[in-house]
Amino acid sequence: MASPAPANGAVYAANGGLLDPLLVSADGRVGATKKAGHGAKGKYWAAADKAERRAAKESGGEDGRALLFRSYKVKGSLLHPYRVLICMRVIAVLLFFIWRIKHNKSDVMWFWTLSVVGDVWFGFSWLLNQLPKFNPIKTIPDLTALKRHYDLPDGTSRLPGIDVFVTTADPIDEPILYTMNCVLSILAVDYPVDRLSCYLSDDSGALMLYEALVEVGKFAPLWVPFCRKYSIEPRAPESYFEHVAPPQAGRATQDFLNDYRRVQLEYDEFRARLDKLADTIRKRSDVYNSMRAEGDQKATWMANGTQWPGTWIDPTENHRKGHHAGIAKVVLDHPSRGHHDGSETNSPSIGATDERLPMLVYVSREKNPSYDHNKKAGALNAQLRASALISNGQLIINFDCDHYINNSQALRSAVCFMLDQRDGDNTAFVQFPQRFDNVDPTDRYGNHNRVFFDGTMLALNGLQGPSYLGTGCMFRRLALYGIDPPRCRADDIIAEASKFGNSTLFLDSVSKALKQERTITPPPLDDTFFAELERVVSCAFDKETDWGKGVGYIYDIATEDIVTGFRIHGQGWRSLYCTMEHDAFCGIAPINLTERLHQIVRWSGGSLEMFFSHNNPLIGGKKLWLIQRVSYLNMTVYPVTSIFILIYALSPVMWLIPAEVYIQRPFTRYIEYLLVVIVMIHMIGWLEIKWAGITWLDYWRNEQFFMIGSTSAYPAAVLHMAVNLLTKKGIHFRVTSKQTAADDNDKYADLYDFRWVPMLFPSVVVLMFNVGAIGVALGKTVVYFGVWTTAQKKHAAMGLMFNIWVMFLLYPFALAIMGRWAKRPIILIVLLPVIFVLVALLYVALQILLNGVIPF
Ligand SMILES: O=c1ccn([C@@H]2O[C@H](COP(=O)(O)OP(=O)(O)O[C@H]3O[C@H](CO)[C@@H](O)[C@H](O)[C@H]3O)[C@@H](O)[C@H]2O)c(=O)[nH]1
Ligand SMILES: [Mn+2]
Repeated sequence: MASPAPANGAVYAANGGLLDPLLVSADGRVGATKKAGHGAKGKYWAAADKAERRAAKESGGEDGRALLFRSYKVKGSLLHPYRVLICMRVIAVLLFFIWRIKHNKSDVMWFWTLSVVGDVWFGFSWLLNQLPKFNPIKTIPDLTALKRHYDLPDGTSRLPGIDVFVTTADPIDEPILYTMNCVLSILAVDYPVDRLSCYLSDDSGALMLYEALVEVGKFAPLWVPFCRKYSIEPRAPESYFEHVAPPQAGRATQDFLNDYRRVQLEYDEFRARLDKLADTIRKRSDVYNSMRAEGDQKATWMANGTQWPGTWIDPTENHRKGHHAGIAKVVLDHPSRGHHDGSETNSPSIGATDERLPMLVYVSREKNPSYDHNKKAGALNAQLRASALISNGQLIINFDCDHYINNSQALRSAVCFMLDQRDGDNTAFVQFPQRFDNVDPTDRYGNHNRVFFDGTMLALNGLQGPSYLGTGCMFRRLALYGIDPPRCRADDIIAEASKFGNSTLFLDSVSKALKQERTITPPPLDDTFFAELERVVSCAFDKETDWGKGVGYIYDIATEDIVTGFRIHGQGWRSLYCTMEHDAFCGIAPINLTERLHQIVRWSGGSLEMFFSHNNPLIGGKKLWLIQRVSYLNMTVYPVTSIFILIYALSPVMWLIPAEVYIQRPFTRYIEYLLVVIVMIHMIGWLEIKWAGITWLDYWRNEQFFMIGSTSAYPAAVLHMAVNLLTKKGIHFRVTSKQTAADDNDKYADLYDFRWVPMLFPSVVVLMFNVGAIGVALGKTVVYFGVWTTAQKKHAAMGLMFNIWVMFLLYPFALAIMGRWAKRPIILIVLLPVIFVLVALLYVALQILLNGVIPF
């Protein structure tokens, strides 16, 4: 995912305090994150589709291509001042530049030049960030309309098939329990079971994951009907049992109470079985291995007494992570065939109207050290091919294994956009915002990224559409195949082996998809079929084809998401953003600073990689809309901004030098200009948070985190890129750790676990310089109080404002360094003044030593 490029005025001066004013939000509650105006009826939004609706009504509109979503635009009373302010700032910035060039007077001329270049870059990147936000549009699905048009009275449905992909790379780093909860939430989602299939891609080839799916196959026949019968939300059992208050006797019906207890008990047992899986497999394998001759390889054995083709507990050639055969196994067959591998339970049914389950398939692509596996993109492409052979769903939605479906209507919501009468057919994908449920209440490291998810993406929704963000995104299969949108598609497309790879079954599936032929029941799953299935997930399959280039998810980049979306937009497809009152999906974010910064390095590094590839937004994508192009340019160049921010943030070192040093003279006017352009950025931000429906806390966290990133992760990514350009080595995809620091009493223990890494060095230096500069400024006040003129005092005060501002932005970082001490942030508030005074005393003492006297 690409990170936001926030208003980068963050770095210059303005006022601010050392107490964390962010912790108290607008409504006075500590750490409150209220969702102001989030819904369709938010007070800043007005219907934008009245004319369309009227036209649809007049033309009859009931031919099945109904209007399935509503769109809203920002009300004029907010939008007009917003646009005026943006224009005013453009003028202010231009005047500022002109003034600086005219007054090229400075104590350090090279720094003056550098800072002018920096200012021009800030101005330019601000414009790149701001332009695409001129017309935000909110689109809300109309589920009732969808039901009316696509669910038939006889209980059947006309909805398109959906293939759901889940990717996991490791059963330990990515805890199985999360992954299985994700799968359970998919199986229980509200969608016709015969048109829904779930595929788990396991990049570790671990038997443990396959057997966990088999366990899911046993628990799901209880869980899914339970969800359906009582309209349970969310349908991931872990979150349901943890966050939803248990039913109270007396208020709930006896039936519900009984069923709840039974399901909860079964879930506990399911969890226990997952916990014991590693043990069970080891013990079983020991037994089988002991029956074999000495000297034989110690294999890992499946429950049916055959050797597991994937990785073994005792790794050997061909059976270790990164080197094993391709595997495809159907855990739950298609409901039309009625047979479910794992569901031979004797327990009585829950009694829901529909107790059938969707198809569930385990896929582990072949791995071989002599091939590049293209990380997540490679895994998704293998799933794309495997699913084409089995269910060939017209629509695809993919999830990271640490995300789950939080709203059972989510898939139907996305479908609303795909089937809508207006540009539905030309809509390639529907992206949802990412939400997280493990983030600390005050969101210290800006994990929620609300400015990006609720601001930037909503804005793009008014253009060609939001970018693809890696998870929680529904695609049209044909768009992923690199086929043009219907509005400019040739009639005679043939699925060629040179493009899609050499598999007749797969090529047939592409032709069928092109002709919109729908087969509800998958082909018979015999041995020849499985052989073909394993072939399409083999390492060699996509070599010398268009996979990873013009077909499927894009390779050779750390962030496959942005560039895949870019490729699709470039073909003239559009995309839409789906916001739901009750969040569609929910996931896990890294709340440990180091982990979070690693993620940021990957994102920003991927962005830069994209800039230096043939997918550069300036040249790529023929059918990209102009402003959409600007937005992609912004997404790929924003890390460069950090270099200038870092230089600015290090500049307080000048305050440490005894004499007065000014970057720009006349200094007062310079600071005034700065204040104006910075205050204007935040005024625009203030209007933005209103239409985005987020809080000041979200906004400032974003600014703070951009500053922290700019003194660590972003420069690291820029450096990385520079090295890459010279050495041609890509950025390593380091799977974000989902394991938390162990502390049963503290859910947020990870927040206080400070892990030192070299990229944090500049942040520490910046922090030290600023603390030092404030201390020295205090010392200078003592030493020069009687000597300085009023103007000098004013200048010193202005300079100090800058330091305090930097401190305010780095505040979360200062807390991070404190580790466990930061559990009481008050310590920092006491500690900082003490350090300031100490530095001041040191300065005064030095003056006395050097000059012998104090000049007052
Ligand atoms: O070789 C690999 C590496 C990763 N993954 C999967 O990729 C997903 C994302 O990995 P994670 O480490 O959780 O990345 P995040 O930093 O949390 O992911 C964000 O950023 C990624 C791009 O860098 C996007 O792909 C993700 O969707 C987005 O949530 C997970 O399901 C992994 O299992 C694989 O399947 N195979
Ligand atoms: Mn993740």
